[in-house]
Amino acid sequence: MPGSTVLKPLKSPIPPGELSVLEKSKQLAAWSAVDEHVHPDYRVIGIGSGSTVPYVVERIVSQGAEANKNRVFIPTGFQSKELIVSSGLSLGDVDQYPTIDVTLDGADEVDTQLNCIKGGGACHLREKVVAEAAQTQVHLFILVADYRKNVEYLGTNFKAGVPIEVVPFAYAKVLQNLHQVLNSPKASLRMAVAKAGPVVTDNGNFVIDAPFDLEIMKEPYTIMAQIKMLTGVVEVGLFCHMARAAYFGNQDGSVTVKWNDGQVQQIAGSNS
Ligand SMILES: O=C[C@H](O)[C@H](O)[C@H](O)COP(=O)(O)O
Repeated sequence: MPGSTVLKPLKSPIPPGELSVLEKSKQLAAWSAVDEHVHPDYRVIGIGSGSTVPYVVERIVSQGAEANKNRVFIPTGFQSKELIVSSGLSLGDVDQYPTIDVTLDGADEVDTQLNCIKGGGACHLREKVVAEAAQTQVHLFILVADYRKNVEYLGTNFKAGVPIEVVPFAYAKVLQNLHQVLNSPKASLRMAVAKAGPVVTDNGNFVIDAPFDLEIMKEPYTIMAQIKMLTGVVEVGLFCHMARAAYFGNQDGSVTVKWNDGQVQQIAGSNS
């Protein structure tokens, strides 16, 4: 296995006892998903992006040095790469490991059919590749999130729109098509906060956020395919029919699990 094999305990993102209800719900979702889906014999594990993922890594590290010594972890961007390395886990890349045992990732919103919006952190291109790599055998792409992301229809709470990664020289043309052809008049280039100019992804591209009416978002695969057909679009932050299960931590300490066959479970969250 490539990369570092020196294992050391990962510091919890926030000291125990000081987690807010929201952070606790993320931790519950992440820990429950790891306990259920990161089996001892799994060797190649995809680590997604977002605010719930540090708790995924925290729980994986707690499985111990022996469990992790022959594993390799595949990041979806800068954040997860840093998490993997700082946790003393072995780093790989999806071009070395195109078949992944299980990928756990966050989401901006997840509907009843496990379609989701991703890319609020501009990571969705790599996230989709790493998710697909975990689909080759038993479809083990698992979502983890807090209760705010559990919705019936995409776009209910997450109003920023569908994240779309575009090659920089094509952004104006893609924006024009979104405004005039695909009925997203408020689509806009995502601007950086602590930098003048646009957000630049880990792949050197720009991101457009395109809000759509609820009626359009009720058919996410259709709008995803239409956006993807626009020349200059690299990837769309709509993941349709990809996840096997989604874990949502709730405010009361329970976890809601939605499965891709339509089943919904309420379980007690893993908390020790
Ligand atoms: O690009 C970022 C990813 O898709 C994240 O998984 C998603 O934005 C959720 O992030 P957070 O948990 O920070 O809201």
